[in-house]
Amino acid sequence: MRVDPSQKKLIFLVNPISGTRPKADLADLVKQTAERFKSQAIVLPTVASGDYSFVRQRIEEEAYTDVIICGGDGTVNNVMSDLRDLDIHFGIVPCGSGNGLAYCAGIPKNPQKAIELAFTGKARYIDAFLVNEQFACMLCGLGFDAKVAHDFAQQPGRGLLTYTQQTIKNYFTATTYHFEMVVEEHVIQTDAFFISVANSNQFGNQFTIAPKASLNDGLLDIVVVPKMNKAILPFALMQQVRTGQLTSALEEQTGTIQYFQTAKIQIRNKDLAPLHIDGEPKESLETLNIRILPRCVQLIQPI
Ligand SMILES: Nc1ncnc2c1ncn2[C@@H]1O[C@H](COP(=O)(O)OP(=O)(O)OP(=O)(O)O)[C@@H](O)[C@H]1O
Repeated sequence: MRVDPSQKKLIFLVNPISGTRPKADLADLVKQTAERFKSQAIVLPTVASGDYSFVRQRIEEEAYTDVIICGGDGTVNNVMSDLRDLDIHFGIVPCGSGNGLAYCAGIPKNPQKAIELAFTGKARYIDAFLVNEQFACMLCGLGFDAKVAHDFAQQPGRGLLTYTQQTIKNYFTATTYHFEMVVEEHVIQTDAFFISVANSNQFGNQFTIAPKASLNDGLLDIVVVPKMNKAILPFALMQQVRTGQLTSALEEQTGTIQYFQTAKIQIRNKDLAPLHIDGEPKESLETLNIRILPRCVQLIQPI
């Protein structure tokens, strides 16, 4: 059923530093679109602290119905993490470097179209997950991709080009880490370049590592890229992206990418491999208890 946009009151939160796209025009686009749909909308900046109590207060006092996040996955994570207990709908205008969650949900890349969708789309529940007590909605990683996320955060520029540069630089120095994964009481030992735990089917920019991941299946997709000759690693990854065949979590699999689904997993990270959550660098953890939060938030998506 189509939503009546005139019944909505929206708060657009704009991250001034995410991605590379200038965002000066967003406020005008929001204003024009709100007028067209006879809705009410305001535009506020995001905050680096991740404390959105000022938004919570306005929702509670002024009955806003929707919070639309104009930023990348890190911003989406911060806002949803802080406001997910409220009975509101979230939307995304992809303005980050990767935008993994937005693209997985089919939200358009074009800002005008994404803003329109915020007024006219349908909110559906999506899963999120917890890494110990830390909220995640898109993907978390240990090892190589987390090292890239840490280095990316140190760069003056953002965007896909900076991300690609950091990926290539790290590829040549990439090392493996020892992990123990506990899945359904089974303990699996592995030396791996990285482990991805995915709710969304991509890192962003349509780069799909867990092609069977779904935002509403109540499962996490685990991809383990084990120790292998670096000359064949890119081909093994391409094969994973192309076919994405699920394997068993419990079989001993040396030298091939392991891909399985589970609602919870414990990862013991004795080498303290770097960690990222939704693309944001995090302090490494020795033990990660990761579990799905089914139907956690309502995200506005194409009808
Ligand atoms: N007003 C602000 N000033 C400075 N930093 C901010 C502000 N609001 C949010 N941030 C921070 O900006 C960082 C980057 O945001 P985000 O992750 O959305 O962009 P990105 O990294 O370019 O995109 P992606 O995550 O899609 O790759 C986050 O760490 C967030 O906490």
